[in-house]
Amino acid sequence: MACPPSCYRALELSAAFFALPDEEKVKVRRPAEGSKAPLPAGYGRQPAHAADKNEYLVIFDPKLGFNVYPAEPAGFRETVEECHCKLTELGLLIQEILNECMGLPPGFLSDYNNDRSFDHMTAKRYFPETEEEEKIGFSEHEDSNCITFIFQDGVGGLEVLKDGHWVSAEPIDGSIVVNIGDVIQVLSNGKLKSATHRVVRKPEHRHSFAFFFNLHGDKWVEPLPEFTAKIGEAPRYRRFLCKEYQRLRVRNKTHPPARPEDVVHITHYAI
Ligand SMILES: O=C(O)CCC(=O)C(=O)O
Ligand SMILES: [Fe+2]
Repeated sequence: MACPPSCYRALELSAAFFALPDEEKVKVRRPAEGSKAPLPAGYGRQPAHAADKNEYLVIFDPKLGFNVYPAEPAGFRETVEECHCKLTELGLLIQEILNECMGLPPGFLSDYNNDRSFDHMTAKRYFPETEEEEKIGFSEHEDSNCITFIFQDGVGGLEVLKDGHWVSAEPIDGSIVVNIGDVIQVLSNGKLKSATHRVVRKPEHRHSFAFFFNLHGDKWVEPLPEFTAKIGEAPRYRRFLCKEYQRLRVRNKTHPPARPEDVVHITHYAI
């Protein structure tokens, strides 16, 4: 998928932002409490004890008024807003294509997923690998949303699990990686798979953007009749409220469970 020029510019500008001193970066943060945003907007960094070694900037639909922007580098806000707008259009287009591929009634997904306030984009910078630590930049996971777009600089490190092996998603200039998320996996009763992916660290800093095309938190998610009753198959997941699952997924990061089997994945709802 071709990447809009504003997105490449946004990637370059995010690298300039992440290169600023920490005391400048920490000013760019708005807590979720007291705001209607589903997550804190702006700058964040994985805690020192976390396995993941990256820092990030969370950006919502500019129309919602949740965002905080750095004063530097110049042009950051305009570029990132345009990038968000282009990726929203792309999300709507891919959703239409998916609707057809899934054999759903015309317009089903666009009616069901008709609110853009839980979509968000993260700019990320991964720290270079070290001798002492594990090389993980972002541990293995599936995205909890509908569709994700990723674009990255030339450093590399994104990997996708295929037939039990990690395959590198090599950076291709001007391209976007498109991943299916857990919501589509559940709607399709497991017919479409949410991609298992991770980021390994490299000798240099790595920069990427991920755009999460997401359902509103108040939506219920369950296997659709086209993939169950209409074809005589039993549902493989019980229904859940989207924000409840997202809350559990955020908790995995903020309060990492001691035992790996207690980390919540979509299998939490498997029947
Ligand atoms: O940085 C990347 O390439 C991927 C990030 C990712 O998987 C995520 O934010 O969910
Ligand atoms: Fe991801």
